[in-house]
Amino acid sequence: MPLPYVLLSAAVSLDGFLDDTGPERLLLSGPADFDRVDEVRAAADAILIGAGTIRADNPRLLVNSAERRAARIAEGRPEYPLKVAVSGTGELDPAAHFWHTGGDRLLLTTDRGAARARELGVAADIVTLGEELEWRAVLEYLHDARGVRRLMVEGGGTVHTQLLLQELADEIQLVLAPLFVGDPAAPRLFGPGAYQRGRLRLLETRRIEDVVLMRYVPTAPGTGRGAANAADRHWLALACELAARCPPSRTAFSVGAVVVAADGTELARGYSREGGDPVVHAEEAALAKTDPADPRLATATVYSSLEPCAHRSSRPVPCARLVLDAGVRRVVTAWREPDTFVTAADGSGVLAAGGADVVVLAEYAGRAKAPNGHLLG
Ligand SMILES: NC(=O)C1=CN([C@@H]2O[C@H](COP(=O)(O)OP(=O)(O)OC[C@H]3O[C@@H](n4cnc5c(N)ncnc54)[C@H](OP(=O)(O)O)[C@@H]3O)[C@@H](O)[C@H]2O)C=CC1
Ligand SMILES: Nc1c(N[C@@H]2O[C@H](COP(=O)(O)O)[C@@H](O)[C@H]2O)[nH]c(=O)[nH]c1=O
Repeated sequence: MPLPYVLLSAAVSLDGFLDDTGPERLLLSGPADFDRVDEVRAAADAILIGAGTIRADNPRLLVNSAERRAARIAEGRPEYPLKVAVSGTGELDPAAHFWHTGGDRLLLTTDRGAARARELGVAADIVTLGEELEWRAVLEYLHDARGVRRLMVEGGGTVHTQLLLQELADEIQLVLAPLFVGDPAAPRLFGPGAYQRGRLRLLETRRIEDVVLMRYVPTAPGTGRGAANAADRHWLALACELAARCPPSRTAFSVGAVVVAADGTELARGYSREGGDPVVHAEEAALAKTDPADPRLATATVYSSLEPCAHRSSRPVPCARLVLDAGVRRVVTAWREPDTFVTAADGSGVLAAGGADVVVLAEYAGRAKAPNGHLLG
């Protein structure tokens, strides 16, 4: 199921707090950083916050720049991004600014919360997602029913923690502010939990007056059987980019592949016909760069823009078998092999029979096919 690109945005003190316990919102960002936040909002289809932030901050969550709003309109988008609040209880102040400013407002809640919010007269489109609020259901609803492709999440800590723990965050934009809160009762950005193993990847640092913006992306492959996480989407997109680098051929597919350890370390990458070998396949090229004795292969994931091959004439061992022989037991791919060169090739079937988990993210099929258009008729 395609999901929106989920960007978590927050500012923290040097001792890791999102706010203090006083009645006013703590300003961690400075003017220039708030303007950057405004720009990030303007680029989003929707901005989401938890009910706790509405209660604590009474935010408006607007795009404040008239130029940015005008640019949105000129692009055929609504003047303001959709504002989304999540609440289980529906215990919300109907007079809060959130419900009376900006463009469309949506409350995503439970059956019980919807009844309570309606009783209170909350001025929003109130949508229940059942007895419990599941984050994957929230994101699927926003993508499918509301057309949200880019979602900015502006807290608070409870919401950020859940999205990160459930591996649904594609990016963290974190601002570190040079002040201390020092009050253990103040809210923290991330609470305790079983986070992804390994290190996140740093995309960018930027000095903005006296604060520093850090942009991180999760890298650790998913672990749930048949399910993908945000890092899986990132790595598969990279495999599709590698496919576009293949020397063109009229007699073979262009495919990219990446081998990634469970902690998010890239072990190897490859693409079809790499290095002047006219018949080498992407998975074969990537696996050849790994050490067969590397214990990380047993828990690694292979990302391949096209499913690993099940039959080949150019080499004795097909790629699905090479993957299994390497000890890898998880493959994420964008596209099942069509009958162009081999009828009913079923690399996924070979992998599954060998005990591997195969995840097909069909939303990347367009990118995987793009360098192969001339072969598809
Ligand atoms: N510095 C910064 O960048 C930011 C700071 N903040 C600060 O964060 C603090 C608020 O954070 P926090 O208290 O963690 O609140 P949150 O904004 O994360 O909201 C938590 C609430 O959201 C609802 N919710 C979240 N997940 C679920 C779920 N899975 N199912 C049902 N309901 C859910 C619940 O609402 P309900 O209780 O109605 O059921 C829950 O109490 C404030 O002090 C604010 O100033 C906030 C944003 C950014
Ligand atoms: N305090 C704080 C943030 N707080 C976020 O900004 C929201 C309020 O936005 P607005 O309605 O435009 O005033 C607030 O509810 C919370 O989500 N964000 C930041 O980038 N830096 C900060 O220092």
